[in-house]
Amino acid sequence: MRGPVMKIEDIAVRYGDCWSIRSATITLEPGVIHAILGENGAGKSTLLKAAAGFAPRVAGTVRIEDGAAAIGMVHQHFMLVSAFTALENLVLGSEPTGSFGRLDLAKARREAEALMEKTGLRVNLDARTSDLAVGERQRLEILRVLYRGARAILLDEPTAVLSPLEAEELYTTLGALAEGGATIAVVTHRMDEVIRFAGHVTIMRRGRTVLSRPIAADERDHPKRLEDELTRAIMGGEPPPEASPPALAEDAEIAFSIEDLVLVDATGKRVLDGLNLAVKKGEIVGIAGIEGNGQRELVRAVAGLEPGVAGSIVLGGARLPAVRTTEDLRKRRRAIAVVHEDRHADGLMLDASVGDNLVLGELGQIDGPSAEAALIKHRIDRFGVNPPDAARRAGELSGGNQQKVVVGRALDRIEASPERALVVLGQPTRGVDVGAAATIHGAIVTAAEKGLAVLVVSADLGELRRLSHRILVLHRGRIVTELPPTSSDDVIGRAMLGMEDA
Ligand SMILES: Nc1ncnc2c1ncn2[C@@H]1O[C@H](COP(=O)(O)OP(=O)(O)OP(=O)(O)O)[C@@H](O)[C@H]1O
Repeated sequence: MRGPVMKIEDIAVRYGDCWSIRSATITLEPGVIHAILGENGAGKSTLLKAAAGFAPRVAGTVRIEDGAAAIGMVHQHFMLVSAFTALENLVLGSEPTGSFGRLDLAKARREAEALMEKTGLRVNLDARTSDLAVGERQRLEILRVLYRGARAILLDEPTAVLSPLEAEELYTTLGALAEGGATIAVVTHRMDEVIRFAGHVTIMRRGRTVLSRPIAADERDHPKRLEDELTRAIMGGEPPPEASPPALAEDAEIAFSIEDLVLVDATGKRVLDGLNLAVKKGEIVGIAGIEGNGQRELVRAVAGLEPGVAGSIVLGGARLPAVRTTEDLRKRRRAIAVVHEDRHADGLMLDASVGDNLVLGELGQIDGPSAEAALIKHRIDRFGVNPPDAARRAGELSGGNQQKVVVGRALDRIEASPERALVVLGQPTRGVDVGAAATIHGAIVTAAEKGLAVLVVSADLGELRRLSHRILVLHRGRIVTELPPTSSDDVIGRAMLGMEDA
């Protein structure tokens, strides 16, 4: 089953008065993984949408060799119905029917099982989609596209939500699909993936394709050379210096600790299972773990959003009371800033303006409209939100720029709070380009320098290594290992799998 050749020539795409793509040319061929890289807002998502036929194109041509070939797109934000089971979502819109046109779920299940077997992509078909971890939801999205018989698959930052091992598995699957003749394009910010798995790379910068070339097998032997070339093309200049954690005082006292945290979910599973950890003032502690081992619940519990949690959360020597009222929540927020991993569920109001989102939750704490406007402008500038337009609807920002809004708001707010004590960040640079990631890392280091305790949960081991004083590994709801930031991927990876000898 060969996929189509897709020739996109000199296209331009405009939303209202905003040019998403000024001039892009790209040819997608079957048989290779074609990676698309570029800064946040460069136009990568729009390019995929134009290829799939649903972007407001105002110039150029899109030619697809075999017009009948189904093109499947896996979006940055999942398009699943959360109240449905995984199986229902899988077949939604192309349901097999039995006699009298009734939905034949047994048949759908057989087909789904066969597809999972063939691709190695596994999900629990009976789980409610809202209960699936982010990684599982994404596998479900890919299965959905394949279920519809797509021969060209366009994926928008598929690995942003995956752990390194899951990402590796995904590329194995994509590699096998490409080998089988499928046409595959992947938008990503992760350079290591491009170097290891892509057969062709295209770079976009400010609405234009600025580089498009094959990657030869022997180039992978000199990864640094290739990485430097691609980074320079992405940034249009030299890359920013990397962050490192600030010096930690020998006698720094413990600012924050968690003792025997337990949380049981609706199915009776202990998603947090006696979790213990402590973070000192000015210390940055990284949490590594395979998606779905309690990361999300840990962050939510610290934020006060898990009423059923047992155990203690201790801040500055005092046990935090349970959050029962909005005043309790406000009090907690004066001391703790939290960024949740799923920015749409927990952090961002897509229909509100960028400005409103940047001061969300600070109602009544800012002294009048002009102070508010100044604060919004400061946050837009500090974190490089692009376009720098406070009145724009947040839903119109590119994914990475939405992330800058959520993280920038949290970090900037807590720094200014007199009661500041702790920052907890779930996947802070997910979907963010190299330049913006450097800004966010800089702000995290600044928070630690100001004496805050910092907990960073990330699927990006490189990020954890660069930023953290220590790395804790979370497995099945508890911390199983503590590792120095110098540990290799392999050592951290084994601990993430719960292997004893790690
Ligand atoms: N529906 C829309 N309405 C208005 N502007 C839009 C819309 N979609 C995208 N844009 C704008 O088009 C530009 C390109 O966006 P796009 O999402 O393609 O970027 P991207 O390269 O995928 O970025 P990221 O890496 O952050 O996901 C951005 O400036 C964005 O704000």
